[in-house]
Amino acid sequence: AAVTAVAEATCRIEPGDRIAVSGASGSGKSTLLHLIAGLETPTSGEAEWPGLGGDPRRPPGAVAMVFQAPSLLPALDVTENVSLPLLLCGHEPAEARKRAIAALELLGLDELAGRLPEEISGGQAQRVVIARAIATRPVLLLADEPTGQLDTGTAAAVLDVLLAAAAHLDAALVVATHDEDVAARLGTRWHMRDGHLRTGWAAPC
Ligand SMILES: Nc1ncnc2c1ncn2[C@@H]1O[C@H](COP(=O)(O)OP(=O)(O)OP(=O)(O)O)[C@@H](O)[C@H]1O
Repeated sequence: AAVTAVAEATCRIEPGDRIAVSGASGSGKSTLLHLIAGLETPTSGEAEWPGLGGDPRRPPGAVAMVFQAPSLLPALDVTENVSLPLLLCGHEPAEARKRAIAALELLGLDELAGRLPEEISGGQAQRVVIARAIATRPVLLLADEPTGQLDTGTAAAVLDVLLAAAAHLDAALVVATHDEDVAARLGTRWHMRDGHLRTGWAAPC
């Protein structure tokens, strides 16, 4: 049966925005992020990416996404995992490795460089995923429940890294989250309810 995951969403993301998307499970947050990333196409309406160069109606490469579950390839070490999108973008292996190490250093993760995913914690893995996301220097960073599987302290540390990465890249950051502490640290609040997006939403006192 057809599912309407997002029924109505009118929104605009500006450079430098820090946006939290809250809403109940199943309200359409992930689908909204996929639409913004160009991973899914709206069945009606339009998604456009003006100001990023290229055709504004085509999804740009300058968008990176961080998912809830750390998604590192188990057979590759941390540096190789972070290098992978750079290799897929056509960089030479030596250049990809150099940029991957720079991304790890930026986030204070260089000591993990040679470890396999099974040799690092969940919080460290999520930070490595962020390093991988920023290695290609995106101008828009999307994160779907990036702290959902982490304890409070680790979640705060992962958000520190996301904010630092976005600031370093001068990128906009949009985070779907159930975590009020995470949402409170982002400037703008959006709320999804039953597939409808409300922007300018403020938490009730
Ligand atoms: N590929 C799909 N096929 C069928 N239904 C889907 C698909 N993706 C999402 N849905 C449905 O669309 C609705 C919105 O899902 P979505 O994952 O966007 O919500 P969400 O707010 O991110 O949920 P959660 O917080 O649990 O991750 C849900 O009813 C979900 O079951």
